[in-house]
Amino acid sequence: MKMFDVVIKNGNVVLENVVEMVDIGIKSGKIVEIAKEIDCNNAAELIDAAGLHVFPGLIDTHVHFNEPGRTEWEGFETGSKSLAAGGATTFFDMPLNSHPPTIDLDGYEQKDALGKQKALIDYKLWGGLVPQNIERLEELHVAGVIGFKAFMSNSGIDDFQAADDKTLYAGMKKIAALDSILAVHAESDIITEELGKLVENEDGYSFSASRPIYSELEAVNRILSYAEATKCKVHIVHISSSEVLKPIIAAKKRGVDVSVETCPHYLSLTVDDLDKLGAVAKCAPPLRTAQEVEGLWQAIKAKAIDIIGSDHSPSLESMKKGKLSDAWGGISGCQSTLSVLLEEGYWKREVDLSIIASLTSSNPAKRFGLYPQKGKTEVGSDADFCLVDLKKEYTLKKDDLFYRNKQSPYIEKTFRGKVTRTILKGRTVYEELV
Ligand SMILES: NC(=O)NC(NC(N)=O)C(=O)[O-]
Ligand SMILES: [Zn+2]
Ligand SMILES: [Zn+2]
Repeated sequence: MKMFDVVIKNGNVVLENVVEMVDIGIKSGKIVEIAKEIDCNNAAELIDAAGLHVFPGLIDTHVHFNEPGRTEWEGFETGSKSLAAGGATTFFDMPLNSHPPTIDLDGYEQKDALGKQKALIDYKLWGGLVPQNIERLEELHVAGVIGFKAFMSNSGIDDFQAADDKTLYAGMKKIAALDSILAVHAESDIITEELGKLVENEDGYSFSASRPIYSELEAVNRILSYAEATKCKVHIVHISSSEVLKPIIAAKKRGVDVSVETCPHYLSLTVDDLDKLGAVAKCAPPLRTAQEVEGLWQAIKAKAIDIIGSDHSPSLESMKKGKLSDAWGGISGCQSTLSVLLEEGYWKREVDLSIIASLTSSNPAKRFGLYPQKGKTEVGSDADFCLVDLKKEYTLKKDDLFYRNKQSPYIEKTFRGKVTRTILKGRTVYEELV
């Protein structure tokens, strides 16, 4: 019997504050030794990571895999394979776009049965907070949801209604009592609805202007007030602008328990890209200006953003054709998260690798109670890693994507930094074909 099932040798390991060349010994899915030199005669499998960086496996807090009910849009198998190819070892699936939505125990159990069967990596499910399901929150919590998600504006899906103020407030009291957390899509329903009616042109600028930053600000301010009043933990998903951070930072200072997420597309694409690429780059909140992109990167350097999630929200290709106003709002991107962050952050803006890893691994694990089992490279933690060739330059091709519907705003874009292998609890779940 060997001492280790796997030893990862000679890699540059991205730790919480430094990058160090150390070997990692793995046994029964856990990290059992981290040392300058581990004797590989003691290992059943040797992974030579010379010249590569060893990142903690990504925890993608925000994906929509649509199963059951809309599996033709994505699904646990294709979605998790795409994630694994992008270096992720854990994901949290959103409660909407699948049918039934995850708003009661029955919905949870239907989805979880499929996830257990098909997901190639670890996962948790979000529950939903919608009008009339307050009585269902406890059963969802007991079943094991990672938290609850509410929309403050129209979700685009009829079976997942936006939460009105009364629902939000009552839901937050209940979620606080359960010691869980509420994730919110924070855009003003009335502003987006009314401005949406006035849009006359089908260009990207008009769409973006119809969902302005102040509409995000209005919703964020409101949810922060409710969080302060109810003591409910809040996670604000997919902010598109650093303007929105100002009230969040102020609330944090007052002791409000709030965290904030942005997405790779807000860090790499602009309203000009939306205008050029069309519906494939349509999302809500929409893409903004190049200055807003820079503002978000500054915030990342200042550690004012907690988490980066992909908000992979796929659809059929037919739903991304035709008029921009009618097209599906949601970007497919979960396979590209780390490449986008390495190209745009590490290479172009000198963002530390440790900061990138904190946004994709340790912070999500800490915020959602998985730390230090997940998100930390230390003895006793799960052996979840991805190996990255930082200097490997590649141009993303449609056929590289494992999505059920191979669409992405990143196709034909060139990145430096490629995941070559992903390891979940010591087991290789993805390996690049060379
Ligand atoms: N129904 C959705 O999947 N919506 C998603 N769509 C986006 N962001 O465009 C989201 O997270 O709000
Ligand atoms: Zn959203
Ligand atoms: Zn989403």
